[in-house]
Amino acid sequence: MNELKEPTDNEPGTKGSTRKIGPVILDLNNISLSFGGVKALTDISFNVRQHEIRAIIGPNGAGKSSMLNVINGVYRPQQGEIVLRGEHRKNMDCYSAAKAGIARTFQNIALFKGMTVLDNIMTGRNLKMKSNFLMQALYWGPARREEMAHREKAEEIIDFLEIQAIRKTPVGRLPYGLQKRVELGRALAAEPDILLLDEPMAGMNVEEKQDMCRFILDVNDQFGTTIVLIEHDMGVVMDISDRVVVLDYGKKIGDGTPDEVRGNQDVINAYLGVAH
Ligand SMILES: Nc1ncnc2c1ncn2[C@@H]1O[C@H](COP(=O)(O)OP(=O)(O)OP(=O)(O)O)[C@@H](O)[C@H]1O
Repeated sequence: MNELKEPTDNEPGTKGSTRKIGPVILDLNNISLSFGGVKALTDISFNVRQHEIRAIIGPNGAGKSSMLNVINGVYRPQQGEIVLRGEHRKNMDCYSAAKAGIARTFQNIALFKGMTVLDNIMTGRNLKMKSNFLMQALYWGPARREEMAHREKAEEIIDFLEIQAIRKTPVGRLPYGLQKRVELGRALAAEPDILLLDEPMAGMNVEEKQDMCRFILDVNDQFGTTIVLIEHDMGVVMDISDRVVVLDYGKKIGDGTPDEVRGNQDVINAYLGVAH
């Protein structure tokens, strides 16, 4: 795991790795977002490079989830711009974000609890489905072939995440750690280029965290997926991230490699407490 993460002189996170961190694909410029009198984000700028694992950290209420919501179009910032693969926008909308290959998991699991693991993962294929409702209802030629192709993809993801044994189990019956893994599976079903993970390890025990870390690294390594992740477990963040941006009260107080952030006095004062 560590072999993958040591930075080179000029590229974050590529030394000794087969991974190649690419150019900037997502640029957040001077983003400000308020809810009434509450300033959730103030003049935040940072970028995300292709294939990197980029963490967003900070205390509760720092604005981390709001930032992900700006990236995938749930929230519209009052100021700033989002540059995705060179295309400038004042804000995103959810449909454009999904079409542009951005997928997301949530802090609180957002799965259909009564549906099986397989069916939940299939819902992640929705945007890729071409056949219309009538064709699907009649299960007519192309719709049938299409469903089989989507099903195959869902099964691939199930194999990848090692959840074959529970593929027919209703999600609500699964322990929390496995539900989080299914949620990752549903996001992967969209075959995203950029995956936004909101506290993927929250509430997990040590073993579940290790598994989730391995899957995140494998997704990044094998599929080349760029990952933007919010996480409170500093051991995990420092271990798997190429670069880390630190928010506090909606402002950016640090940005750099894990080592740079660990040594940043503002970050230590506001969040880390002691130098790790
Ligand atoms: N929809 C909303 N309406 C009003 N205020 C909001 C909304 N979303 C976020 N906020 C406020 O914006 C600020 C930042 O919240 P946000 O959830 O982004 O922080 P966070 O860093 O993700 O926190 P946590 O680690 O606790 O999840 C908080 O003061 C929060 O109350």
